[in-house]
Amino acid sequence: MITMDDIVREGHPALRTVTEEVPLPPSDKDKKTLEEMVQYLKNSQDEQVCSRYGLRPGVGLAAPQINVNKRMLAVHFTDMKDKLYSYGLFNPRIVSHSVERTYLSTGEGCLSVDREVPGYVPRYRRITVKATDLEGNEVKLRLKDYAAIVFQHEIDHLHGVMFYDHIDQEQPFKEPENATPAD
Ligand SMILES: OCN(O)CCCc1ccccc1
Ligand code: NI
Repeated sequence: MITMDDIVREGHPALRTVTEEVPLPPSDKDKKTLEEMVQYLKNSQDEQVCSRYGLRPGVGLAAPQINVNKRMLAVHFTDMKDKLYSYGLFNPRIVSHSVERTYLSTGEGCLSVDREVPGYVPRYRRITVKATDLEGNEVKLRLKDYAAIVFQHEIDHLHGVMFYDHIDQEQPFKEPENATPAD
């Protein structure tokens, strides 16, 4: 099982690496890794398991965070409308996005960042993501607000981008242009 010992932290080169596409159909090894990434998120959101293994709760996890140089991400969360998003995805890509932007008024955090980094993280408000899921199906997801934010945070990791790269250094809490808070 994945624990915090497997999650690399800031300064590790994996977090600044542009990951490799996963050859499809995925190997059993890649499928197992991706399933373990989804399982980490579920474990981290289960109070008993979380405290027993000292996990940090997370709603998403990208392969570079466990030092795997592959274009794979996992998400497990419910949005503000109680819609469950639980996916292990291979080769996710944003195929279209709104001009309008959004952000979390609380800012963002990261399992690979052991410190608070305050500030608004501007994200596209709506995105369409195409990917291949764990069953090998091509999926097309139309995402908005919080769900769009989580997916953008994870897809950024696949391109070596950290959430604080988007924060305005001069005015971290300046209202981003053309943006509506997601929360
Ligand atoms: O990459 C996953 N991550 O480090 C866990 C936290 C993910 C996350 C946190 C705040 C807003 C969007 C996504
Ligand atoms: Ni992160």
